[in-house]
Amino acid sequence: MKNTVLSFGEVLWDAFGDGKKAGGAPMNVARHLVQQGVDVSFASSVGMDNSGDGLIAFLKNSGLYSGLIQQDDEFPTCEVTVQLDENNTATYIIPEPVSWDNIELTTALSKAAKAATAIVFGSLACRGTKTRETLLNLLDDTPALKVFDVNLRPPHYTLSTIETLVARADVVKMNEEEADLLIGGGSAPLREKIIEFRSKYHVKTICVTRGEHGALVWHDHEFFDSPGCPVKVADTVGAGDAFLATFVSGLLSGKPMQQVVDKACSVGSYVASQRGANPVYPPELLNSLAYI
Ligand SMILES: OC[C@H]1O[C@](O)(CO)[C@@H](O)[C@@H]1O
Repeated sequence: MKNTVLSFGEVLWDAFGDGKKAGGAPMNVARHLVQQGVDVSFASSVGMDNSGDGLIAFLKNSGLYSGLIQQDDEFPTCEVTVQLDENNTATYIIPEPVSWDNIELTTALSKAAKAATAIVFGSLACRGTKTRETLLNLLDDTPALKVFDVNLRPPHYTLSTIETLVARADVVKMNEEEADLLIGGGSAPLREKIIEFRSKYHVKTICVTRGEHGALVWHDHEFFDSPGCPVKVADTVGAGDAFLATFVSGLLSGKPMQQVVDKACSVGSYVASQRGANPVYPPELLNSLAYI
């Protein structure tokens, strides 16, 4: 049977000093899955405003517009201010409340969740009760592989929400800083921290991304280490989302795990070398993804 991924959560405009780009981690993951030829649907909510119309146009162009995109008449579409430091590492100022804080549990959404092979979700859209409850309902009623992208966007999380989500996840992806925060362990080697995390939560797969130093993945009781591919960073926006999409796509199609991790790192690096979260893949990158 064909794999179908449901990506759930925020869609927004990332406002850089010189213009806006469509973003939101789960939307970025969905957009990368589309580029990689994976059957994906995306669930979110936009406001009834010009900004929301613009996002709908973007989603239509990207093959991501469906009955799972709600239009909220209460809250506005989200516009995030992206700030880049001297290394082009991004931090985000995210307004609240916005349309995707209000994602409703609809029949279409429940149906999509039940039919999905995998569901991808993150912590940001779960900052408020409404969307969090919707997601928890979906997760509690589907056999899909549950992929949690920790993706902390301070101050928009609480440890209790993160624990609730990790407890339902099969796959957890975080970066090194997030691992330090969630697992602690000070200067202990990353492998020890991952084992410690696994002793608390019965997830099947743990991915820790390390920026230009690649990623360390624990899967099926084995570690897979990828050294990464350093690039000149344009901005870090969406690099982790690209990693996750490539990882999920490789995992679902049963590719050899070491290659899956290497490819995920190379697509993440490509995205870091480009402006914004959703650059169109050059043919050589696309060809490199047709691996065995
Ligand atoms: O989703 C929150 C923020 O994180 C990103 O998805 C990047 O990972 C941005 O596009 C967005 O502003």
